[in-house]
Amino acid sequence: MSQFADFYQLIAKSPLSHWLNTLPAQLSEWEHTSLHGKFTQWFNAMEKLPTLTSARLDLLHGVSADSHPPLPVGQQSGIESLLRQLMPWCKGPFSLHGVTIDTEWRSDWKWERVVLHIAPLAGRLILDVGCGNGYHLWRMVGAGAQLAVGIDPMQVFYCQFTAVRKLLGGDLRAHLLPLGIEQLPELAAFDTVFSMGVLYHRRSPLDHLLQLKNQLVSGGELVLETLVIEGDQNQVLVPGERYAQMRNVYFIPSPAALIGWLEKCGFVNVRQVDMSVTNTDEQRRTTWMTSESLADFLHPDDPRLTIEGHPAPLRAVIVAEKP
Ligand SMILES: Nc1ncnc2c1ncn2[C@@H]1O[C@H](C[S@+](CC[C@H]([NH3+])C(=O)[O-])CC(=O)[O-])[C@@H](O)[C@H]1O
Repeated sequence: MSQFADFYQLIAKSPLSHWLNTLPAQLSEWEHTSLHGKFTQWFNAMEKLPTLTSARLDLLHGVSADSHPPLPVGQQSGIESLLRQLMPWCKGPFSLHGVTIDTEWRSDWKWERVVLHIAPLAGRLILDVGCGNGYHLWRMVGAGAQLAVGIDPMQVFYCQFTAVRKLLGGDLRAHLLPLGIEQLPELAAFDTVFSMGVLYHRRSPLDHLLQLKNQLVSGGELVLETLVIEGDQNQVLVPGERYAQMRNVYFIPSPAALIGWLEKCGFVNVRQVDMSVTNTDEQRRTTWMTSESLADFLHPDDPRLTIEGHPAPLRAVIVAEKP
């Protein structure tokens, strides 16, 4: 039986029911083609984790779960070593039955910058595009979402998400589907769509904005978080081969230029609600992500620049509505 059967059941009678025309074929293709190489190792580690019931579950202030009485130390270290087989852990942190996953990013800080400025999530149907391992999906559930669906094509993130889901208790209102945004039909069904940390990875940013709009109900809200540069409505950085060592960064607009793109795509009530410099407390190497991190990507003589000499990472949150 498909790993996604419970999701199909869940959406059968929801505004997402027409997704069932395309989704099962895409996911069964994914299930048939992905079980090889590293994915098999990740999948096996994830499968070995127990499904636990939590005596205390907190998705409002963080992502944490505890057992009562606490799990025996031996079981905690067994869980930790399975979770470490799913490294690198970029997004978090998580505190799961005595195991703290100290991730590369303080994704909770991003969430705090975002959640203050958006329509309350209680009762909403939510899509998180490029959700990584789903850290923010849990925070959406904590904020009262009816259902939070994340999409991300990276296999390891699917395994990390499922591992966390098992340790939180299994049956929650967050689901991660291993898909790219380009695989989604125009669902026009979500009350809120998040795209955080994705736009600069898209070769065609206006098409990305239109794809996001096509997922929203009329009156729905887009929450867009992305790298920006300082400048006026005519300024957009198109880095050369790399930006902060990443090869897949294409367009970094000024907030004013980005607002112009959103209005050109037909969004209304477009506003910038936050801007912040990413620092090396928010993104850093840890024992759960041991390769290079932000400190290695900044210019050794001037932290206002990347190692290539571009402006260092500055991120904005923009909120907009579909009319
Ligand atoms: N075609 C695609 N469709 C959907 N997702 C994609 C695609 N291509 C890549 N991704 C995914 O987009 C995510 C971007 S990270 C942001 C994570 C989270 N949102 C965060 O805000 O912390 C970037 C960052 O941390 O800077 C990755 O997980 C990719 O696999």
